[in-house]
Amino acid sequence: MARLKRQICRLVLDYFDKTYTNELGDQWQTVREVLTAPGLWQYAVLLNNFQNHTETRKHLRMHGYDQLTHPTFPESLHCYINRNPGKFPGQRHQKGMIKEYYILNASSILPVLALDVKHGETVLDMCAAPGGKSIALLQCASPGHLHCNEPDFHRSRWLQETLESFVPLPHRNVISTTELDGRLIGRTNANTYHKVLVDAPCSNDRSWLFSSDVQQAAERISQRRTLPAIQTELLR
Ligand SMILES: C[S@@+](CC[C@H](N)C(=O)[O-])C[C@H]1O[C@@H](n2cnc3c(N)ncnc32)[C@H](O)[C@@H]1O
Repeated sequence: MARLKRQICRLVLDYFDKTYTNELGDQWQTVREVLTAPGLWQYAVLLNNFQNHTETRKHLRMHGYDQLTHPTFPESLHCYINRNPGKFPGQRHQKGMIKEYYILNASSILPVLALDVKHGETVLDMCAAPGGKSIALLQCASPGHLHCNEPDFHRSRWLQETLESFVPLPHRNVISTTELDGRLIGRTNANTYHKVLVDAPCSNDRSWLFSSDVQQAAERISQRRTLPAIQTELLR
């Protein structure tokens, strides 16, 4: 516990205390308790249908994970959650190896389900890195073409790595990647896609609360103010 406390960036926490006390009032204390204790966060495990996951399923059940089910879920979507906090160990990226599962927040599946991609459709994932929703989408259906876009250089590399880790080469033929500003795609590629997923850049509070670089944290606080405008422009 003491180790976790050391990792919290004081500057960011002070900023949250001020901003969210204004926005959430008394509820902020409850949110704060969870936000500052990563041990309480819940993660889901999304199985990758491009790889055999029989053993992983056994492990998940042994560790108290249950499959999320709903009449509207595609049968091909296998996502497991555990009612107890904790994180199933992730798999390291190894060139040429296809991973069996992706760790994510279960709520990340919701926009993908709402998109309801059908086999053969042309889909744009406009803000795609690190690629969790692209991977989830590929578990639900086989799009005719999936265009994954991510303008940030480093995050775009991360996206490439994710795609390489989860999608075997022959299936990657239907995926293309670009590093464009999503705000421009609508102008050049109007009427190209059946469906567009816009997972717009957000404040990402959980990750940068633990930032070890105070200067970068201060920059993020100031960048935060520009987010609503960018989010609106991406949706136009
Ligand atoms: C919330 S994250 C996306 C997470 C991703 N969809 C996933 O599920 O793994 C938002 C992404 O939008 C990217 N982004 C920021 N500005 C953008 C822009 N103008 N156009 C497109 N993407 C942008 C960020 O670099 C970031 O990677």
